[in-house]
Amino acid sequence: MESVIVAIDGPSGTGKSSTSKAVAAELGLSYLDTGAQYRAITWWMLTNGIDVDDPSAIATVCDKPVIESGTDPLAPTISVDGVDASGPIRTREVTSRVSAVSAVPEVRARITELQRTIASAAEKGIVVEGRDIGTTVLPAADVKIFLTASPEARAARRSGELKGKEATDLAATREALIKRDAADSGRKTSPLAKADDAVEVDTTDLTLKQVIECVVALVEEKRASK
Ligand SMILES: Nc1ncnc2c1ncn2[C@@H]1O[C@H](COP(=O)(O)OP(=O)(O)O)[C@@H](O)[C@H]1O
Ligand SMILES: Nc1ccn([C@@H]2O[C@H](COP(=O)(O)OP(=O)(O)O)[C@@H](O)[C@H]2O)c(=O)n1
Repeated sequence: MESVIVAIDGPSGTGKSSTSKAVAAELGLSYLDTGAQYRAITWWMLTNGIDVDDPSAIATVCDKPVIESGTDPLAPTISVDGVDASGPIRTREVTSRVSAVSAVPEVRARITELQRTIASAAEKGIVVEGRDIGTTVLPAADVKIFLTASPEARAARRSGELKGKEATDLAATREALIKRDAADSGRKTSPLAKADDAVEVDTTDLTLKQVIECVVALVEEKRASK
């Protein structure tokens, strides 16, 4: 069977990661979480004392960290300079700083190149999730999906994941999420956007299972017509 490239974009909490992993596992494809790569480079900047409010400081050093992504959908990994970064990249500090780092054009150029290399190495194909996959990273993807959901649904899903000290109330989670969406959609270089030829799926009232089934059906339809 020919390889297939699936791009899944959308704002935070719309179900990109859970859907992409499940679809990739079901169809025997690789999986790439591009948000984890932007989080990883942000974590490296923070731990190395780089001022993340200074785009030129970020641009100067952004080629330094070695970022590696494991693409097995059942056990995805992310490491920086050989160190497992899967835990530290999910802290609130990284989450609140990642939009500033990911807006720097030099960072995007570097990470985009990495993403294209990973996608072209995936023999059977790959599901790549992010913000600009269908528009910029892989504009020739076979299937493009843009997931949406109401801010209320997204905030409820996200705050359900936070535990203990990091747990905030729903309103604070909603505010932080809306702020990040605005920064990601408003930046100059490859902002969060739906590609003209992407299929938009509003997941507000859908279960995760329904979203997975919908995407699997779209991919199978595309494969049948290839
Ligand atoms: N359709 C859905 N209905 C309810 N919960 C969902 C749905 N899709 C995802 N979730 C849950 O919402 C949370 C955020 O999903 P995730 O896949 O991480 O979103 P994203 O990658 O877009 O930020 C996860 O806890 C996930 O299990
Ligand atoms: N293709 C991508 C993916 C993520 N990002 C950036 O990385 C951040 C974290 O992405 P993520 O997918 O881990 O975020 P969540 O949806 O998991 O909260 C986003 O807020 C963007 O600033 C990006 O700019 N382009």
